[in-house]
Amino acid sequence: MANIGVVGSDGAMGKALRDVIDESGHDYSGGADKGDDVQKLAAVSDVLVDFSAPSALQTNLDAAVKAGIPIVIGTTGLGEAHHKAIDRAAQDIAVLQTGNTSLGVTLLAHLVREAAKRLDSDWDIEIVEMHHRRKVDAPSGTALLLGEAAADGRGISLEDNKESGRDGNTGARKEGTIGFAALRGGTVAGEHSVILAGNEERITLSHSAENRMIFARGAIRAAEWLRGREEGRYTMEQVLGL
Ligand SMILES: NC(=O)C1=CN([C@@H]2O[C@H](COP(=O)(O)OP(=O)(O)OC[C@H]3O[C@@H](n4cnc5c(N)ncnc54)[C@H](OP(=O)(O)O)[C@@H]3O)[C@@H](O)[C@H]2O)C=CC1
Ligand SMILES: O=C(O)C1=N[C@H](C(=O)O)C[C@H](O)C1
Repeated sequence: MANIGVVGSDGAMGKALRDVIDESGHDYSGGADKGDDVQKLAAVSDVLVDFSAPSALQTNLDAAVKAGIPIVIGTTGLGEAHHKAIDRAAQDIAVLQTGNTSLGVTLLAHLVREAAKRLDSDWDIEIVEMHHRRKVDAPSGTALLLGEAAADGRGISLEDNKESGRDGNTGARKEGTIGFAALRGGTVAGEHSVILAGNEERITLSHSAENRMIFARGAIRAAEWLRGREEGRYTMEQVLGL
């Protein structure tokens, strides 16, 4: 059993995490939100789980490093500087960062990588996502991780081949690019489709999140798995043994 501290505890994910911690038999060591002292929380926790905001990331990493405990980062909207900060922290502690902690999306990413590996670059790859009206970042962290999986399967860099926010006279689609489209509205927990569009045929690989409990359960499973691991940066695929 572990003492699990949650950053972003009053948010939608924070509430789902507290429910899952209760049902799992672990102890909830406390929560932190804007203005709270994360170091105090880390000092009484065996592991931190962070679903808050990119602006909180460095503070959360510093607190975990100082306490010498692992951290699961589910926060999305992270940029290059955030990823470098995660890499630095992973030299001292075990860190797992992912845009989606669910079993279904982790498996979907695996399938997307395999499909992209086997299909030539004249199969266009487009990723469509829809989320609730409160979501502040686009494309979603999941869409980006699926894009990374597709790029990895193709042996290309996503950064150099990403197309998002098409509008106006865009010109014809450039072969080999990976396109993103983001829809926002209502209370949708998370819908993702990866469309592989070939000549006269199309494959669609999709995932639908029916509620946030799937993310919370995956995050707690990751927290359990990280406990006692040596320093390093880990993935959900490793947690699930895929
Ligand atoms: N990886 C995954 O599987 C998933 C990732 N997410 C991601 O998790 C994050 C949170 O999502 P969600 O719960 O819906 O968002 P909410 O807006 O409902 O909750 C965010 C929480 O974080 C708090 N917060 C904001 N800034 C800070 C800060 N600087 N320090 C500490 N706490 C802070 C907020 O407090 P306040 O209200 O006071 O600002 C709020 O309690 C998002 O980035 C989202 O994309 C969500 C679902 C699944
Ligand atoms: O903000 C959300 O709600 C979600 N965020 C993650 C993302 O950006 O992909 C995961 C999930 O889709 C829900």
